[in-house]
Amino acid sequence: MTQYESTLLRLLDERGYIHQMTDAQGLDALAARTIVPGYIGFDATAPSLHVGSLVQIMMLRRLQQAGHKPIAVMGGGTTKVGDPSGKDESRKMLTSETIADNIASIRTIFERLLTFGDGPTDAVMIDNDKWLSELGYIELLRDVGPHFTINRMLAFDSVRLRLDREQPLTFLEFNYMILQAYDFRELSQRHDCRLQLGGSDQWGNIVNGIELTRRMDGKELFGLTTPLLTTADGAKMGKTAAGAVWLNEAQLPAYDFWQYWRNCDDRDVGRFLRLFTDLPLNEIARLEALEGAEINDAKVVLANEVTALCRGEDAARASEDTAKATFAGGGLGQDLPTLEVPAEGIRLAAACTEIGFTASNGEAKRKIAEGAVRLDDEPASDPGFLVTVPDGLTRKLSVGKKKHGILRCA
Ligand SMILES: Nc1ncnc2c1ncn2[C@@H]1O[C@H](COP(=O)(O)OP(=O)(O)OP(=O)(O)O)[C@@H](O)[C@H]1O
Ligand SMILES: N[C@@H](Cc1ccc(O)cc1)C(=O)O
Repeated sequence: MTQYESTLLRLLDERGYIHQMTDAQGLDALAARTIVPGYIGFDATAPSLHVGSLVQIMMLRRLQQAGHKPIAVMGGGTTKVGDPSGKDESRKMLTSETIADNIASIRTIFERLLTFGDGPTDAVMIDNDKWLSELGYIELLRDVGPHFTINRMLAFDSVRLRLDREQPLTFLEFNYMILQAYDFRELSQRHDCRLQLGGSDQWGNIVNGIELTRRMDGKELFGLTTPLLTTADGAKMGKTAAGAVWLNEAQLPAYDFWQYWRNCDDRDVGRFLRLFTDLPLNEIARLEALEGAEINDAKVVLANEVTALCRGEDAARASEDTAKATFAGGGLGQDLPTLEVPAEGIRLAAACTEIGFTASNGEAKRKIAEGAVRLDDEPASDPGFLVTVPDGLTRKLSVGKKKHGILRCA
């Protein structure tokens, strides 16, 4: 582990956030001597962010914990263009109304994890539509265009990978890196922002902003990226990947969110505790050293801590109680009937029958009408309701007081 002078880089390093930095020494010296305003941008392509972006939100939290200033940028402007970084296909066009609705819904998670206000280390939230929507095309081309060569733009991963695979990259998307570069410069002028953070897929966009600002203003900015959180099969965890683990309650109930952490792979426990909780490192070292059945205790701590941070203490406690009541006695999920649910889902009545709780769909419909059927402990009243289970998660199906089962993604 590298010896850093600043609390910021020590904290980010020991908790596993650092993948690449543009100038580690320069940033370390700056952060050791002064408050560094740092930003991360989030595009509003869905009504909720997901566990992949939680890495980034937690990094803004660490920035604040280390005495610096977090700037959360909502990509109201950039979402209209669509970042090709790390994506095989163009994004679907979203209307301004959808983007505004998504931003309103996304912002709630930041309010839980950051302290907002007017003080020097208080977090602020800014929508880049404020300046991007006001840009004139010719003016932008003349001001910024000369600082980008097509030769270099073609070499960035976000562009090159599409070209190499002969997948289309639209001219709209090709412009994205210029807009994100423009953001960094604008934030450096408006908020004295010196640092941009992001996932490793953002490296090219971040470097472009640093270079643009150096060329136009002679000012030095810094970039730092995190490793990307991947699914078991190595794919980037994101919104567009199947089985996204959403941060907002409306997209994923607290109990399912809790279960995701409780059911994580043994090998991920330590890494997740460092990234996603505030527990001290010595406590995490003790928890990750647990072996055999005891590692499950560490997973319950992980689930409780992350759920408390993202959904509140009450939600964490209620989820743990539900899990205990459902799976009392054996380990989670042991000895309970399980149904593998196909990716396209299964109707509620059919699920009751296929798992073996009702003899026919007719009986299932009667039970549902009587109010005896519950999904994740919530009464379910529509026999035609399409039950889906995100990859890696489980849902609970109950008929009456005694029949409980687990639904898993096939
Ligand atoms: N799996 C991940 N691990 C770490 N960081 C991630 C992950 N997924 C996204 N991020 C980061 O979160 C930030 C916000 O990403 P954003 O929500 O705008 O898009 P996205 O999740 O990458 O898009 P999509 O999931 O739709 O492909 C970026 O810095 C991005 O690099
Ligand atoms: N391009 C980022 C989001 C972003 C938007 C604007 C920025 O200035 C910075 C980052 C992403 O897709 O995840």
